Amino acid sequence: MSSLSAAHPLSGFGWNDDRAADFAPLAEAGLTPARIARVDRGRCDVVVADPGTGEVRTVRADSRPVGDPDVLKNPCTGDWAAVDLSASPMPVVSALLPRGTAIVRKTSGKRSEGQLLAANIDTVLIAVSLAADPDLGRIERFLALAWESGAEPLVALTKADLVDDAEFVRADVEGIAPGVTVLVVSAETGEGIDVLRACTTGTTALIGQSGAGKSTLTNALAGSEVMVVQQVRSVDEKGRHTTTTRELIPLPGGGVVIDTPGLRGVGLYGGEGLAHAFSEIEELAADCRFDDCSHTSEPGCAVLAAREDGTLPERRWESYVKLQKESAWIASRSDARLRAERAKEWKNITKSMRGANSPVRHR
Ligand SMILES: Nc1nc2c(ncn2[C@@H]2O[C@H](COP(=O)(O)OP(=O)(O)OP(=O)(O)O)[C@@H](O)[C@H]2O)c(=O)[nH]1
Ligand SMILES: [Zn+2]
Repeated sequence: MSSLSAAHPLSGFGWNDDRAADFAPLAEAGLTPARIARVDRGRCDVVVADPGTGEVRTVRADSRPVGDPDVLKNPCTGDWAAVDLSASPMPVVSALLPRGTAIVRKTSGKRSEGQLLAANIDTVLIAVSLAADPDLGRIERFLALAWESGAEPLVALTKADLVDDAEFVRADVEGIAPGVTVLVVSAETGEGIDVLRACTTGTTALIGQSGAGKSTLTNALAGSEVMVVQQVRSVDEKGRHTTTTRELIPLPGGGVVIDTPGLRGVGLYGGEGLAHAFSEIEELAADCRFDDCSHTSEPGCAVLAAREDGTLPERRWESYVKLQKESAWIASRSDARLRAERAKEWKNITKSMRGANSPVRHR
């Protein structure tokens, strides 16, 4: 980060020279840069620096002007926006800056719609409690979701103070997380928190099951009680345990944390993330004799050979097949036309970004 961006009041929230360049034409139009902390039915809370005093504060703004029928284009926690602070009766979000990364999951239930969890994330921190036997299949799912977002996954095994053999579990999890750092931490004793802090210098989104210790970890990183940790399970009207806020929490040493609500299920949305999450299988498949090998009975199949000699554990293979089927199902159910349009649009955006460095103004 250059001295220029470091001096900006919002640099603690991830503002940098690239954002400033994207924003330049909007600044000329008298708009103020803001980072979206929370979105709530046509309104959102944004973090802005007061144009006069430079004081950073959260204001409520009308986000309907950037609303879009496509849920994935709607404003989301972590998005950068251009806000008209002088609008009456309340500030208005006039434009969104182009997104870098985004965490998208399939909504629960039978529908194949995507749900945006957070945008412009550098690190997806997957919290897994050591207090229960690790569910490797679930961690693989989270990893695929994380890779799919475009951000770097990181795993934190939490509540290390509650177990004796954390290293044993760490080895298991490392075995199913190729290319991913797996840390053992405890918010209670402080174990591993410094290392974690060093890994979370950009924007970090915390994901994990309810009760994995995400909010407690956020507090430990922030060094203060910024999140309300629920000691007692609170239950919404459908009987589910939820954390309803996903605010942006600035860390003392730089970096921002987004604490997402506990995820019971993570449906995969898209498939590229799977290839990353199971990279050793992709590598094996590259060695199969036939390019279109189905890894079921073909001679010279490197995947079958690895399953037979045990280098590829059966559980791992089955998990891969299951998640692949699931993501193929979603791909077939999702509106193919819509996806194609989106891809085209992103291409155009990238092109125009390269050409004029101009931000996208949402209709
Ligand atoms: N012993 C111990 N308990 C912890 C630790 N971290 C969290 N806990 C406890 O685990 C419980 C759940 O922690 P939370 O931080 O609320 O979990 P969460 O992942 O944010 O849960 P949701 O808000 O439902 O998504 C709380 O009772 C915490 O006190 C730890 O390092 N050690
Ligand atoms: Zn094969």
